[in-house]
Amino acid sequence: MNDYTGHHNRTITYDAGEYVSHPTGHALTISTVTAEQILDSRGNPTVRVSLRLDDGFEAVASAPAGASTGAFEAVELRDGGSAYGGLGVQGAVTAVRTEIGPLLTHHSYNTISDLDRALRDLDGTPNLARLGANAVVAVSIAATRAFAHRAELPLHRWLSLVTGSAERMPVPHFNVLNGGAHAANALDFQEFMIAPVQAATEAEAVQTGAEIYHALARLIREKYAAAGLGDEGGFAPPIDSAEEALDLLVAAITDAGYTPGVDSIAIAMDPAANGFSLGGGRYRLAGRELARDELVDYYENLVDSYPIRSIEDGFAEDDHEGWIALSERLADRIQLVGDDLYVTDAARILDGAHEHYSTAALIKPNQIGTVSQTLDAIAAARSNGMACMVSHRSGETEDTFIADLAVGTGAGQIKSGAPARGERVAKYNRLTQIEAQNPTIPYGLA
Ligand SMILES: C=C(OP(=O)(O)O)C(=O)O
Ligand SMILES: [Mg+2]
Repeated sequence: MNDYTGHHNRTITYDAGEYVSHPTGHALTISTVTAEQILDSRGNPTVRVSLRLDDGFEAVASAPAGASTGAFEAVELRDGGSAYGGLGVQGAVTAVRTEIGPLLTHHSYNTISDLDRALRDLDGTPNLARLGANAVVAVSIAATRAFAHRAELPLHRWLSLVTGSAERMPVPHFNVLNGGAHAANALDFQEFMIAPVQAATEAEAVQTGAEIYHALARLIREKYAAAGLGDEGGFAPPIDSAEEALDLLVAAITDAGYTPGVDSIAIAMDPAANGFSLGGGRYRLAGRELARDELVDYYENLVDSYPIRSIEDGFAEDDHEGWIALSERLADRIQLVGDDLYVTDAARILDGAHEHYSTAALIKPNQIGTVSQTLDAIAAARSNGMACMVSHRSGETEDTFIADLAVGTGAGQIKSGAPARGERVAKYNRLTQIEAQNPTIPYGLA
């Protein structure tokens, strides 16, 4: 049982897991911890960690990085003190080598919760600011891989076992049009995604996503002289309205021979409203200032006109009134997902469930900093009837942990960017590999 004091200062109790993989435990003995600075998909430095076990197994993981980060996220350690901007992570690497390494090699751990608690205690701050959430999340993910190895299970199966979840192949949400903080165009909304909810298998969903992506490429080439790419591999044509983006998606879905629809090829959006919030419940979209109710009306209009199944961060992280107004209007029609609102924090998700902010939570391990707290966030959402969508960050590496996380926890939904670019397709390719090796795991929304 864990106690959380939410930001309304109400203490909520709920069952958080200890995530034990075996009745007698699979104690983890780590003999060597190494770390180095590598580059992420934006060409920014990030942390890669390697844990060598006493049997010679090497568990490796690397940290992703957000661009449109929430104010309540665990914070990265960046040399020079900047949270983002291409600065080095030698401080975080040094923290792994000189502090986390000695801690992990001098103790053995029975559960990932034990190990994660030790990491948090060593850090000593509420948001992992001292050692860096980038250092800590890489260690925690590598340690999870090590526990799965010790239990002689594939990572997704181990995650399913320790969380008591039925495995599921998640519906991929391919972010094919980029705006906001992820692109140089004038589009206010950050992400426009296509989701093949009707596919029979993950492999079919991935192929469908790729076909629509190529159809969209052809359309954009015909229509615009030039179109860049956004950080997540989606196109960034010179458009400035959500309607233009949605029209392009519907045309691409149709051109590829599919049917746009919430039960076939659905659309999902992440407006990432922090990016166009003026504060105080006011927003600026395409040069026009909108009050809360006008923004709710605008979203409702889009939902009336396009096959949208999900809207993430429709309001800013601190605009609880906006979230409640949006939920009152649309929660029974579409999924409303909290990302910056919850930052993968079980306590915030519980607040959201009580206050009816949203119907789903986005799940990003590096927002909270450890795997066991990520699993707690999923448990908090689920035990309150909220859905979960597992997510990458806009800055990624070839690490595929989130694919196993989505399958093992049975989340039913994942977003990992466009079906193109190595760091994005690494996750989709891991999903199709898991499916090929485990053809009985069902595909689809949870
Ligand atoms: C993936 C996202 O972007 P970032 O990683 O930049 O926060 C998001 O906002 O959902
Ligand atoms: Mg988001």
